[in-house]
Amino acid sequence: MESALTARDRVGVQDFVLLENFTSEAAFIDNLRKRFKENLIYTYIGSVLVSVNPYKELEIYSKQHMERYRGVNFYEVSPHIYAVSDNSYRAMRTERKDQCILISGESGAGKTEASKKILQYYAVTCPASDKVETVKDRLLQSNPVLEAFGNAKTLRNDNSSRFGKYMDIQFDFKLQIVQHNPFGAGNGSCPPAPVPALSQEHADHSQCQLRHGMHTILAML
Ligand SMILES: Nc1ncnc2c1ncn2[C@@H]1O[C@H](COP(=O)(O)OP(=O)(O)OP(=O)(O)O)[C@@H](O)[C@H]1O
Repeated sequence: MESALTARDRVGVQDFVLLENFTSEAAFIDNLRKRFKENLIYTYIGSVLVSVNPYKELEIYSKQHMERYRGVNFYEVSPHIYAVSDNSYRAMRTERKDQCILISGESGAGKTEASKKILQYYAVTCPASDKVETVKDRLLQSNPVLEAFGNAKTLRNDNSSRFGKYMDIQFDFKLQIVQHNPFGAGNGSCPPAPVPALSQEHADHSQCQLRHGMHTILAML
């Protein structure tokens, strides 16, 4: 069942529930550290994914990696944000129920990057018609706009989100993406957190990103 796992994937334990000394914080950190040294930034606690920010580009987000996780059981492959994404998609399909992925962590932990990886995974792996391709493009291109106006450079993170983020992806009966609401706007379930009046830090950040953002706005029109 675990044939897709290589020896490297097995550094430490890939699920903290398998940790012998599971009540020890030191053992928990030690396992994270061992795996991190091998660039294994993901570890499970059951169905929860623990992620450590590598602060460098890792070769683990290619289309080939996405294919590796598509339709595959959670524990057959090494822990990954794609496994969580795929599992939610399949749960939606089989249980016919809305699914929710909650991402939490301190500033700079990698929440925004993780949410982008999830969107990219759905954009690449979900079935699509021409119309759906347009929605997928919008799904990926809305981020720079949001970040230009809602992010700012802080001591902890050069690209820190200064607002709560709620993303709502809707699928049709063919399980194709039909709509993406970055703030959950329109369904009334989670109104966007108010963004404070534009401060100098926001203004500087917005100017830096505006050129890219304008390009995106134009592409979305
Ligand atoms: N998986 C990853 N691979 C490579 N770099 C990453 C990854 N996740 C995060 N980073 C790096 O860490 C930086 C901070 O991550 P991110 O903006 O996602 O944090 P955050 O948790 O959303 O922070 P905040 O709460 O301040 O908005 C990113 O700009 C990127 O450089």
